Amino acid sequence: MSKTAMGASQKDFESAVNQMKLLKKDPGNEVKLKLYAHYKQATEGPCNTPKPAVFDLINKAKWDAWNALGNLPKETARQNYVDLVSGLSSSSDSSSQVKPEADRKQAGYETLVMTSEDGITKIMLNRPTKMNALTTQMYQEIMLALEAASKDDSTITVLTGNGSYFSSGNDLTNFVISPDELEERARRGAILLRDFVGCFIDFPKPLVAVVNGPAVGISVTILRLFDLVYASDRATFHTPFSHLGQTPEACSSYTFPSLMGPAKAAEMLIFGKKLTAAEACARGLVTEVFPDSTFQKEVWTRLKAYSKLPRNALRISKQMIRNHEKEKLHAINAEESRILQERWQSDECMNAIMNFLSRKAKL
Ligand SMILES: CCCCCCCCCCC/C=C/C(=O)SCCNC(=O)CCNC(=O)[C@H](O)C(C)(C)COP(=O)(O)OP(=O)(O)OC[C@H]1O[C@@H](n2cnc3c(N)ncnc32)[C@H](O)[C@@H]1OP(=O)(O)O
Repeated sequence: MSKTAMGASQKDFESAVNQMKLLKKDPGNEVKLKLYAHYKQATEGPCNTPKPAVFDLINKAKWDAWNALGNLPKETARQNYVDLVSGLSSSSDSSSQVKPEADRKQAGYETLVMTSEDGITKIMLNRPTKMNALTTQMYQEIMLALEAASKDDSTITVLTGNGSYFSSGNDLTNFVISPDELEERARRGAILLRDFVGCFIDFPKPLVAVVNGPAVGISVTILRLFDLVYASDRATFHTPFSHLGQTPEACSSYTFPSLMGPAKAAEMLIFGKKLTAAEACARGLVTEVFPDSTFQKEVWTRLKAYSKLPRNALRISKQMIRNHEKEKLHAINAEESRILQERWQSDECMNAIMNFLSRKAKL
């Protein structure tokens, strides 16, 4: 993990800024926008200027890039800037030496912010302007992040979202594919889904969801695989699978009925009833609800205290609670993924996605 508790110092940051001035090769517009956005975030914090007019293309692109960073902490932006510049410098230092993909990935995550501090590794979904909708890259990065967190020296791992949403679930543009690719993409999608959910089933340490805002689809169903779920009272819990011509995933076809009874589970998973945080808490899906105004403060104070408990005892107790049903969960996960593979190829599903993309329907 390149982002540590300490992060990059102000001196590292200034030196990266100077290094940029000496860079001989133009890194291209996309990288320049990323650098601009992280520089502004690191020095000024969240975007604080009015949105430029539509025809002011360059300034609008810069504004969009900065604004997309949402509430990313200054320290993280500083670290990301240093990582970006160091990636550029090393590639221009040794232009004949191409860094392997895996090496570059470790330099940082593009869709997540991962930090480790006070015995807590935090994985933050970081696409605030898209309500943290999960792209295929994001599923992959979350799996990598969970693997790293399972091996690091932290006690607790937290998943949360940047911005106003926890996550709006699967990014529906994952379905923007030509008809002749559909079968193969559905096959690969089912493997991705099965592996993704599998990482949560097997995660060995206490896993906490800090649900900072509304959650949709898989970001709701996955919650039953967490050990604690803390929610802001602004959060809602919505699983509109039938509206999308789809079916439940993340083992929810088994975990939800066993948690809240089949009648209440049906209301959510078949009929897409959206729950408030209080309702989700009453049904056992959420551990505790906090007022949004004090949510972050109260939750992190609590988690910091928990992270001081003996690490091995926490880990072993979690495994004792979870191991009974692990095998069953893997079998259910495989079956749900197989059924979804078929669903994704159905007209019902395709029509629902087209409706969303053409804005005929908002869920
Ligand atoms: C062959 C297929 C292979 C697939 C491989 C997949 C692998 C795993 C699949 C796991 C199965 C998971 C299932 C689910 O999670 S089902 C739930 C899916 N989610 C939704 O249906 C939510 C859709 N979004 C909405 O209804 C609204 O956006 C929302 C209510 C969340 C917010 O509304 P609001 O009006 O407040 O904001 P906007 O709609 O304007 O959103 C802002 C921008 O964000 C984009 N956005 C938000 N959510 C999504 C999303 N889920 N997918 C794609 N894009 C999303 C939205 O379009 C806006 O973008 P623009 O500003 O560019 O317009």
